[in-house]
Amino acid sequence: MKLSKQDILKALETISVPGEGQNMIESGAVKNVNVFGDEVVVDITIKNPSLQAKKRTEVDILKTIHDKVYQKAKVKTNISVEAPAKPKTNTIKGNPIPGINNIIAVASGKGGVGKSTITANLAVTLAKMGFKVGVLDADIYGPSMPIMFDVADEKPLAVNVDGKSKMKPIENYGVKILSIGFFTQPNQAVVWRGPMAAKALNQMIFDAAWGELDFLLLDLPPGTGDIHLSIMQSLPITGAVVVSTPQNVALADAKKGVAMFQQESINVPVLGIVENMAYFTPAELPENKYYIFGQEGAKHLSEDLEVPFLGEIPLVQSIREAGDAGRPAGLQTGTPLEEAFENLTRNVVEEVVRRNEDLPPTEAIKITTMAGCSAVKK
Ligand SMILES: Nc1ncnc2c1ncn2[C@@H]1O[C@H](COP(=O)(O)OP(=O)(O)OP(=O)(O)O)[C@@H](O)[C@H]1O
Repeated sequence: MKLSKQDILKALETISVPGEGQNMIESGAVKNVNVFGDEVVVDITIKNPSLQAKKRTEVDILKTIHDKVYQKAKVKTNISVEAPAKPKTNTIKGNPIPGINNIIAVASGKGGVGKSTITANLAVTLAKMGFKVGVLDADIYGPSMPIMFDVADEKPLAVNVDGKSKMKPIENYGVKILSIGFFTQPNQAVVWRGPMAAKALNQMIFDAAWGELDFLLLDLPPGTGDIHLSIMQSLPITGAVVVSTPQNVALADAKKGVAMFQQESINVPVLGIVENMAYFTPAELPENKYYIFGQEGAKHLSEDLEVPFLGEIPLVQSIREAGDAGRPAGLQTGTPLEEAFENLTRNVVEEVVRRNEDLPPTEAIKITTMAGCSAVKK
């Protein structure tokens, strides 16, 4: 039987090299394919030098060609390893993603401190400032972006981009959104392991039609587990924002969160800490501040850890109501809340600019536009 090279290439487009996001044709890993009758020779270059990665690559190629093209094909795989140079501090991991300039992970050590609320409000405020923004809701334990953006009933459609079928993010308030919640049933318990979550997220990044983005905000699950490791090692994250309340139990977990980003195997720059629910202000007494979770705890933590303090957001009923109603409070105009979210967002952008300046030019991820952000002091 004579096999067609085209069929082999098509089959190989359905698999990726272990640990690399894009499929092995698109990523350029497959260097050459030769077909002689029923014999196929695949030349491939991988980055992971481990024996296990080589074996997996070989088996995946063999199995895919057998399953998708011809059961009895004789397949030979020539694997060479091109290990990337040892990363310097502050380098970006994972494959750069064409069109996406900065990926910012929003994390919290403790659950329920308002990480998703801060992500949603950062996103709408960045969009108001003129940036192109996307949100990727990676909170596998409780994806909340569909509700916070009032798009819970939507399902992403497939679109054709350069001959490939890609997922089209849902858009609202000028923000493009993909969420793990769009693909699970609301009342279905999904048990995710780290590599599974990383794979799903990789798909939502690499197989989605995000277009050009200045910022992609990644709403991480709470905590500091294996799932975070998998996600962060597979994506080129520019920097992380850690959210905490001023309360001691939250601060202890936020400290672990910062340590997680700074550990050698992750090494994602921490852009800073946000203090959420910094104080309570009743709507009828806007001048009164009640420090119900303690005062300036997150601010002091950022000083202790020598990471920037990005800003404080009060605990107010309208933030909760806005989140539940699917219209983030940052969309308000002319209110103290709008100002608080603008201050926070400006500080985040400033830290991204500063962080990108620290990188060698080839690795630096640049902001493409500072539209609407004239107050950024740079
Ligand atoms: N500053 C705030 N003022 C009032 N309510 C807030 C504020 N921040 C968050 N909330 C409310 O607190 C609850 C938890 O917030 P959110 O879901 O953003 O937290 P989270 O840290 O993302 O939680 P999870 O751990 O489930 O991911 C929500 O009901 C939200 O509306």
